[in-house]
Amino acid sequence: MHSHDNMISYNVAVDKITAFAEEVVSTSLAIEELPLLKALDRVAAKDVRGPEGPEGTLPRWDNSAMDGICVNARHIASAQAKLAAAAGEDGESEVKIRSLGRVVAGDAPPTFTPNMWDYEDGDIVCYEIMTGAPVPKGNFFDSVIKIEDLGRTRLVRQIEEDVEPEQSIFTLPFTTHILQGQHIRRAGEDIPAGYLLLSKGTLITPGHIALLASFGILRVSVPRRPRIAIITTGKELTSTTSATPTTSSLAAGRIFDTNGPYLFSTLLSTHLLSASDITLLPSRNDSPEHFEELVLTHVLGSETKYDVVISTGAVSMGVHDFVPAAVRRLGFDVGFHHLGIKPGHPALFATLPKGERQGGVAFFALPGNPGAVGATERFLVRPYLRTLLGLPREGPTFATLLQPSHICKKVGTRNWLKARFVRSTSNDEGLGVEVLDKMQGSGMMRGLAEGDCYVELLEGAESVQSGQRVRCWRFGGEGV
Ligand SMILES: Nc1nc2c(c(=O)[nH]1)N[C@H]1C(S)=C(S)[C@@H](COP(=O)(O)OP(=O)(O)OC[C@H]3O[C@@H](n4cnc5c(N)ncnc54)[C@H](O)[C@@H]3O)O[C@H]1N2
Ligand code: MOO
Repeated sequence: MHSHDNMISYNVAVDKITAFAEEVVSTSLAIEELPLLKALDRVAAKDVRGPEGPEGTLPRWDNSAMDGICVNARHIASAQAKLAAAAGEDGESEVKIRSLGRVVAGDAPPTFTPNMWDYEDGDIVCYEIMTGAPVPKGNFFDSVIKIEDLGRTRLVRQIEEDVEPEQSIFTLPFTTHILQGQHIRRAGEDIPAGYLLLSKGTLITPGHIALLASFGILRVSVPRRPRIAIITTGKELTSTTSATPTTSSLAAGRIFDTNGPYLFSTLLSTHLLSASDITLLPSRNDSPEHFEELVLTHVLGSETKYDVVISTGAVSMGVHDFVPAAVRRLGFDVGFHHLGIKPGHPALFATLPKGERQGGVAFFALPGNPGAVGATERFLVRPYLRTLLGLPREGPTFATLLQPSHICKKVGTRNWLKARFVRSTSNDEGLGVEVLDKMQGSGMMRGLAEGDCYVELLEGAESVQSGQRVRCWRFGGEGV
């Protein structure tokens, strides 16, 4: 009887995987500089801070949040108080405010200081100001009144042939209270100087791109994306990548290759790679020689620097399960083969040490069952890719198990069950999860299409009941 006495736990396996990725990062994974518009979904290779000093604040300068006029709130208040005291005597109920000019977004701020005019005459002045326009310098104007709260008289004075810039007198009811500082966006209120705009190991989002653009930071350093070669094995397979065969064209005993298309697209769905980083190698027949030749020519001997090889099938105990021996013959060191997980326990991880041919290559030989491919890509390959890119380790999402009422498992293995999140208002968590009944077989695929996450049952658990909080992992990963 065969046994897997040397079977390791999932945590030990992931430690081996991430340790190798960290070694590759420190020795050979290149950093590239990209234009900002190409940086979406890439990972920051370095911390990026805004400039020190006023250049590094957002907004750069005090500016108006509204279309209106900027005024000195204290002067307005005292003019309103005088009117209030005299109310009813001459029917005057509005403060008159004389415009000194207009400032719109894009203008340099004019300078205005109190000694430039004579307040003693009761002359209240303002600048017309549009949204985003800088507040005039001189610390005099401190508040903005929206245009819809004002009355207005336009004065156009004819001086000889020329028409002077339009002048306006605005009126404000004495009852309208002006709060000092209202409708002014202060310099630095959004982002202070020297702020950490993007930290190393962050997946770059549209929000980060906007922040960097706001400081004119137009290039970003990111790790080069890993390149991946996929090889599916099995003489039963009919390729699904070239022609468009129909089911009736399958010879007896043959099936279509689903692992290749699944792996290709699931890797793409993480947003960590682009299609050009992933190659589905053409597998013509099912011999160890052909398999070795494929890896030798297309991966190790190729101009393209592949960082990861993923194979499926031929890794278990069957008569055709040649992958473990072939991987060793190719010069890889086997880190583990068989681990305490379900599905996917026959999985193998091997590495080509740096210095050997291309060096730093990781080999994931995944089992052939489509369900096992799903789980092992998600829980073995994915942590490797994330570490290579400098992303932090993911954490589970917790949800309340809604169905089934009871799940039993073997103690000592970690299980992943295909499941579906259910947004429910009936539990405090707000997020429920249903394990997909009758879709758990490792040879089954329907759960990969109808589910969106795995429910994870840890080694020590013997059973779980509905109503318990369980660990869940989205198929696509964090934020996807
Ligand atoms: N005696 C034992 N038998 C098996 C064991 C074991 O421990 N002892 N483990 C079982 C488990 S668990 C799995 S998983 C599979 C893994 O086997 P292999 O990795 O050797 O995979 P294959 O035998 O090549 O294929 C398994 C299954 O998957 C289908 N398949 C393979 N490739 C594809 C593909 N590209 N697209 C679609 N379907 C594919 C294949 O036809 C088989 O049905 O071994 C168990 N057996
Ligand atoms: O481990 Mo296999 O992958 O359960 O079917």
